[in-house]
Amino acid sequence: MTTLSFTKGHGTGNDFVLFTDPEGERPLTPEQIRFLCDRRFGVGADGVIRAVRSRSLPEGAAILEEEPEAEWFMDYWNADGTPAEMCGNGIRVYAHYLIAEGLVAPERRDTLPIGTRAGVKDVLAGVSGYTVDLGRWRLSEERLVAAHGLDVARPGLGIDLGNPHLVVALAHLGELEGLDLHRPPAIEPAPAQGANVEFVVPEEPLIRDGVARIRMRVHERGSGETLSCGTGTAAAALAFRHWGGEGMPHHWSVEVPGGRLAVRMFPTEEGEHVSLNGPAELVFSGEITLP
Ligand SMILES: N[C@@H](CCC[C@H](N)C(=O)O)C(=O)O
Repeated sequence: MTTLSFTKGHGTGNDFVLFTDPEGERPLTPEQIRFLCDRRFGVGADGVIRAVRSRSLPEGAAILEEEPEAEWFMDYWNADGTPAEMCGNGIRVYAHYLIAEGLVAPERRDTLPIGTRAGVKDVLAGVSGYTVDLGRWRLSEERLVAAHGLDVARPGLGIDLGNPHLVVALAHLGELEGLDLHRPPAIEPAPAQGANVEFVVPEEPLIRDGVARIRMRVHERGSGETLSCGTGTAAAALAFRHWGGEGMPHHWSVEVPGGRLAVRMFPTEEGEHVSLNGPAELVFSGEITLP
């Protein structure tokens, strides 16, 4: 029987089981991940994050060869046992965990580079939570999205942030609240890698004090409906700015069922980046026997 020491954390209600495996000796099986995330039989979470040193990654997974400055890699798994490239809430909680566990040298705590399957991301600790530079983004194909609670399928704009998103604008708040996201939305044509689907409505008025405000619910690939999705809020803001055209702000505030996240678009030498700011909480620690 294997016992695992873990910490439970969340960012705006998007919750994770975190554990440390510096030398990469304890990869979990999909069955163990599903057990940990089970809210009745396990700990309960939307995903699992294994803290592993980048240099311990197996060959082939060593995405960090070109950018060896990231000491730690975020090995992120969805609740159904599938891996994901990135997690915007998870990476803030992960940075908080590494600092709280004393796994990061004090001089590296202000800007912490973290390896992910979508490349190295910089996380900044600040007075108003953590900010992660999600890097570059790109538009991908439009698809039709049908969900329970919508009378007809709607067009969804594909946004790639390392992980795949489809953003669907709804007509009003009633439509957003009436969605049944217990079942996954149907996507046409079905994307090969699946997608996180964000449903969004503007607040009234959309722009206040130079900040655009929207409300969002999400059905996450591999986890179902969650209270928040960090990369999803960035995708939603990018899609809304795309639809709004010239004159849209670069500062966005996205309300999700678990709280509020701030998204900012800014120019860099390699093209536009998008960043995400929000809280990161560690709730409790424990030990559990794995199947
Ligand atoms: N909740 C996350 C995204 C987690 C991964 C996602 N379900 C996927 O499969 O891409 C976030 O905060 O970004």
